[in-house]
Amino acid sequence: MKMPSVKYQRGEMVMGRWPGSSLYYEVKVLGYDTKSQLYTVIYKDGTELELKEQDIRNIAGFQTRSRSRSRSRSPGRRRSRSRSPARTTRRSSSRTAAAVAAAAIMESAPSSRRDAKLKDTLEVRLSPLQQTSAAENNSNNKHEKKEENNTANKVNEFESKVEAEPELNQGRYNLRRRKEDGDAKPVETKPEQLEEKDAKVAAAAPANLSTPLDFGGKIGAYFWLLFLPAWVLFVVLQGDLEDPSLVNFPPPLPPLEEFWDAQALGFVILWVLLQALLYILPFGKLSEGMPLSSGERLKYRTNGFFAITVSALAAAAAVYLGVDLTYIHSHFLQLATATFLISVLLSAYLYVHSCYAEPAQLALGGNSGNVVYDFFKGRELNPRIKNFDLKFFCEMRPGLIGWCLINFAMALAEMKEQRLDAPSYSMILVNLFQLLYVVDGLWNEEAILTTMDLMHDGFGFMLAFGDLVWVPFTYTLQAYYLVSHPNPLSLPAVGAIITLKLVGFYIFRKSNSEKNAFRRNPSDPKLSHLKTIPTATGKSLLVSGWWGVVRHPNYLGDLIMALAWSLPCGFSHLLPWYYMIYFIILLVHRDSRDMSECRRKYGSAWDEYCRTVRYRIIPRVY
Ligand SMILES: NC(=O)C1=CN([C@@H]2O[C@H](COP(=O)(O)OP(=O)(O)OC[C@H]3O[C@@H](n4cnc5c(N)ncnc54)[C@H](OP(=O)(O)O)[C@@H]3O)[C@@H](O)[C@H]2O)C=CC1
Ligand SMILES: CC(C)=CCC[C@@H](C)[C@H]1CC=C2C3=C(CC[C@@]21C)[C@@]1(C)CC[C@H](O)C(C)(C)[C@@H]1CC3
Repeated sequence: MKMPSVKYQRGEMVMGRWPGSSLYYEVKVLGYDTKSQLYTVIYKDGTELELKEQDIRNIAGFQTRSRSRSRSRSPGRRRSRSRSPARTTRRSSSRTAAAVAAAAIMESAPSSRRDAKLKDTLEVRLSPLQQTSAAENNSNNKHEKKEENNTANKVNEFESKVEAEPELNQGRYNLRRRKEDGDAKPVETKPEQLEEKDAKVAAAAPANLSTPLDFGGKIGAYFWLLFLPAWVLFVVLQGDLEDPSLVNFPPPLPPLEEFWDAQALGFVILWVLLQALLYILPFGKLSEGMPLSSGERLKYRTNGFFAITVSALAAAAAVYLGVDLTYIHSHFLQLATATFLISVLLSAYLYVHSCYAEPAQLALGGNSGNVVYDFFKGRELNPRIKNFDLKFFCEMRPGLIGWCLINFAMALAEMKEQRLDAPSYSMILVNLFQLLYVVDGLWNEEAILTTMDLMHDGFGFMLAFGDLVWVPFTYTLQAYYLVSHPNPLSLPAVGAIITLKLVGFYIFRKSNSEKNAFRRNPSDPKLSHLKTIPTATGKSLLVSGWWGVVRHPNYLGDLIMALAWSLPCGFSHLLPWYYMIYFIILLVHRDSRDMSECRRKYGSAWDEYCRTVRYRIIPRVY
């Protein structure tokens, strides 16, 4: 059926301007409302918007004009040919949104302004290694000022100029539910293809430019390098004291030889090798990571559940054969020291490895040029030895599964020390809760591929130490504490704590799965009831469901669970509450890091999301 006499017809492919920006994307016309005089169009990720006629262009004329003009005129463009590392990718992709956006500007702006704008855009998209000039940085936007090293800001800077013209944003689009009918599905492009294309477009900033320095910058890096290991030492030594406390003066250091035990180092190496072997065995799924800036998607062997099952059987067999696992409790300090050594060696290797990496393989942070900061933060995004992904392996295997092994050993040590036939209720709760957390993480291992660590952070000392030392030797503190500090629990208390844990777990799992499913397949029919906000990168943001309650519902669930892990230890000491305190600090900081990153990526769409979902982690509180 033909629509009333209007310029664009239903089913026609046209170029639609992205709200609040000058970017044009290919869209399909779904209909025209004579009353509002708006066209309903659908983008390739399934997002439907209503656009005015003036925001729609004919696809054919658009292509011709953009090619001829943007090629011949811009000095920025000429420069970009020789310099930009991103250039190869862009040439190989048929038509990027950058070129499209450039053409749009050419059409709408008067010639002098037009040239300047085009230059901006092309430099952003095609020649990102260009230094940001003082004038360009002279923006009113606080956030942009902060990120002065990051050329991606120029995108924001440019777009914020557009946003400053109110009529560009007003009444331009409506948020609507994505329908389950055929029309609402992406036209032509599979979701993965769309994400790949989007990743190329979104990769406006090259990997070898730094975001603002995090963690207190260069001085902060020195501090954390010393503080983190010292803190592990402090809590490990505290756990053994009769009256441990987080506010105790540090106990005197044991003699140096007490730190070292060759056998302990041998056990740690064996453990890491066992996990590496289980990781490379060809069992389990090969999952694809999120698209990299090159558009490539790395493959990961997600057989973590298999790995923990085999490890559990191995531990059970060892106990059956008479191996005394309480060795782990009695040699906690020596095991921690050995693991620390391994993490330092690994970090040094990672730093050297990153020096041979292609610029495109480097993470956005961690490339400040300061050796200490970069060593700490991590330079390379996905360091690999052939197909062996070091970051993924370290984050999900030796430390995480080691955490459960240590907890189990602590339960055995408690029985031995307290002369019990079975572990106490408190110990059972702590063991089961944390086991559930780890098993769930490994069962849903694929979901880690859409988290910040895997997608954005480089792999350096912070994560190597965090994964290998921090997780197994500080996350086990509750169990370690309970070995020598029994805390009897009544059955109602047990029931209440279990309920709390289940509530936290439900929120955590549901929200993580919701986001993961949405990122992997934005047009998943199971999520079609959710509202989304489109962004200029082509990715959308969930704005209902769990992600409409607070901006980090997964952190909320995680925090509730952390509370349930500490409660079994009672209130007589602060030490077992350490995890809760640390976790609040970690997640608040992570949340603010993520907010800045998302604001940089999504610009006005992110601000819109923040206006719609007002609280960060705890509804009505924070
Ligand atoms: N036990 C522990 O020690 C720790 C546990 N965790 C847990 O790990 C899990 C992962 O955490 P983390 O990686 O920090 O963060 P998230 O899994 O929350 O990932 C943040 C990313 O999600 C995307 N996103 C944000 N808002 C939306 C939205 N509304 N709609 C769609 N996508 C959105 C953005 O990435 P993009 O848009 O680019 O896809 C953002 O950068 C959490 O459950 C956390 O609690 C984390 C740290 C430590
Ligand atoms: C202070 C310091 C050295 C911090 C480093 C932070 C790391 C310890 C954490 C960063 C993100 C993590 C995640 C998990 C463990 C802790 C680290 C590595 C995680 C694997 C735990 C299990 C969960 O189910 C998870 C998979 C969601 C989670 C992912 C993030």
